[in-house]
Amino acid sequence: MDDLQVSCAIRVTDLVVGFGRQVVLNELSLDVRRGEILGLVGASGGGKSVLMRTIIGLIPRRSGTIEVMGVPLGGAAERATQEAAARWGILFQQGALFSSLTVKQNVQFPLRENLQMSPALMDEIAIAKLEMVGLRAEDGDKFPAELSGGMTKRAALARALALDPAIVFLDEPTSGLDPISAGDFDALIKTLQRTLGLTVFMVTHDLASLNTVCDRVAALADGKIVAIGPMRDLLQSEHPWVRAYFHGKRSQMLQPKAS
Ligand SMILES: Nc1ncnc2c1ncn2[C@@H]1O[C@H](COP(=O)(O)OP(=O)(O)OP(=O)(O)O)[C@@H](O)[C@H]1O
Repeated sequence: MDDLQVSCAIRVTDLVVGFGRQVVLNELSLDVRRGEILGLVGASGGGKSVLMRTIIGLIPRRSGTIEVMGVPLGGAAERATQEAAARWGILFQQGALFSSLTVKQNVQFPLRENLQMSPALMDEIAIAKLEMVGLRAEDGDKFPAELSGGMTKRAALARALALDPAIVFLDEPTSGLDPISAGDFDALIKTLQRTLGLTVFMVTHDLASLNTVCDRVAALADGKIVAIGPMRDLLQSEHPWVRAYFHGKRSQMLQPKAS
């Protein structure tokens, strides 16, 4: 394994994904470095969710390769190795908690599915994960319908962290939150990245998140990554879509992050 592979948490090469005659991702290549927070931006319907879902194996690819922690996925590689490499946590849009389960049971769901452990240990782990994301142990007994939007995102993040993943996928984690809650959630993600050494792949439209928590930002347009780098580099990009995105009216309050 060369140095580049070791430093890459996810390496996507020449990925083609489509539905019928529609090609959504067209020979897309992208490296996500270990331990970084990478933000992915792109037009609505441009293929951000499709990219994330293809990486985690929910959508088949037509061609191209995907490596996670240096292990090729979906190829001839041994299944157990792939599963180990693919131990990731996912926070889907809207949290996607099971409404008939309590928060604690939601957090314990991946543990039940993947590991054999005593109820007492599962309780201990669930409470530790809830506290890690800023919820109280008592919140664990609530049902999803009894949570605020911010609490729902935190509960979903606790579930994503249940199996101690090396990589976390976040699909628009701050959508629907007020700016203060969104800022708190961003700070939480940054803290978890630093303390747990997480690699974070984050689809977001939130310019403040891109500017404050992302180490690098990748822009998806025309089925490809057309720009990637720290936010200040994206702001300098000459690509027409990237310019329109970051220099449009709604972006005028955006200030580049000091280096
Ligand atoms: N399962 C599917 N079957 C057919 N077409 C699909 C499927 N999933 C996604 N698409 C199409 O792929 C394209 C990209 O969709 P995707 O959800 O990835 O966009 P997105 O960039 O995440 O958009 P948004 O920012 O609005 O969430 C769209 O044209 C969508 O209709």
